Amino acid sequence: MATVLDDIIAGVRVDLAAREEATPLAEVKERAARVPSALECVGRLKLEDAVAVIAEVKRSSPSKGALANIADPAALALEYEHGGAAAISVLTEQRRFHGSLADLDAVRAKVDVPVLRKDFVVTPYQVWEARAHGADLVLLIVAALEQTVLESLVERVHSLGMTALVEVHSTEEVSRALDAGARVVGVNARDLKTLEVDRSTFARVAPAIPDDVVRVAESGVRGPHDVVDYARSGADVVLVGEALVTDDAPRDSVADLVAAGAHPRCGRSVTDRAPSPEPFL
Ligand SMILES: O=P(O)(O)OC[C@@H](O)[C@@H](O)c1c[nH]c2ccccc12
Repeated sequence: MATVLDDIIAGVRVDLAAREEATPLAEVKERAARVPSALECVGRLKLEDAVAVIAEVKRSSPSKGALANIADPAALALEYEHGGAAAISVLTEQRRFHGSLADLDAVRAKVDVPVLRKDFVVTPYQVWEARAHGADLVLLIVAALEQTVLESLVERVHSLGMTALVEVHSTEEVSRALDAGARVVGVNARDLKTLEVDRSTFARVAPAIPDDVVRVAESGVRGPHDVVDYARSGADVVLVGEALVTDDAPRDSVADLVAAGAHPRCGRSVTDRAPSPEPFL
């Protein structure tokens, strides 16, 4: 039976074919050669004593429908940056998330921190596009890709100077991500096949990710307490969308998440999970 992920990818492939028709790869490559080099991301995401926050520009989602009417994605991204976000994620998938490459362009033009192209990337063309539109990071979803394709896409992302954020849901997928050369692994609490959110996924899967790899906890963060929980389970980074786009004061909310992740008693270790006796939420 086709999963939600299969349906999304079928739509992505139709839209991709139209873009490939309109803009040949050679043209995308020319544009990629003209944009500034990608920013180094691993060092900005793996901090000594704090959890980095990736804040997402997300208009809509298949699970919740319309989330926010984001008239000016660049202005929102700037608020995120001023709140202390280490990077900005921009959804570029059109059909289900109502994102676009224009959103990526707008955000790129406005912020100085790394920008992630968040989409369902299945071909090298999309990786070149990401670079041509100024992305520093590219999401690759293990569940959506055959191993050989995953490997070649990770290689393409890295060869263009960008960093792959390789998304997993299980320890088996962590092995595939590492085999493919991932240096940044995201554990998505939302299963893209069922859209169910299970915040305990990260704590289960993170111990399989080695220390020299950046561990990103994706989805389901409602506020500072979830950052603390993810941090205690070993997260280096949290990726937050819905809670920020539905907030009246996104800059302050990012700052609150950053502050929660900067607390020394967060105890960011996959082995040391002793609960802190003092609440600091
Ligand atoms: O809105 P949330 O629950 O904070 O989640 C953000 C992000 O993790 C989510 O948008 C996401 C994670 N992986 C994805 C893959 C494709 C599209 C979207 C996503």
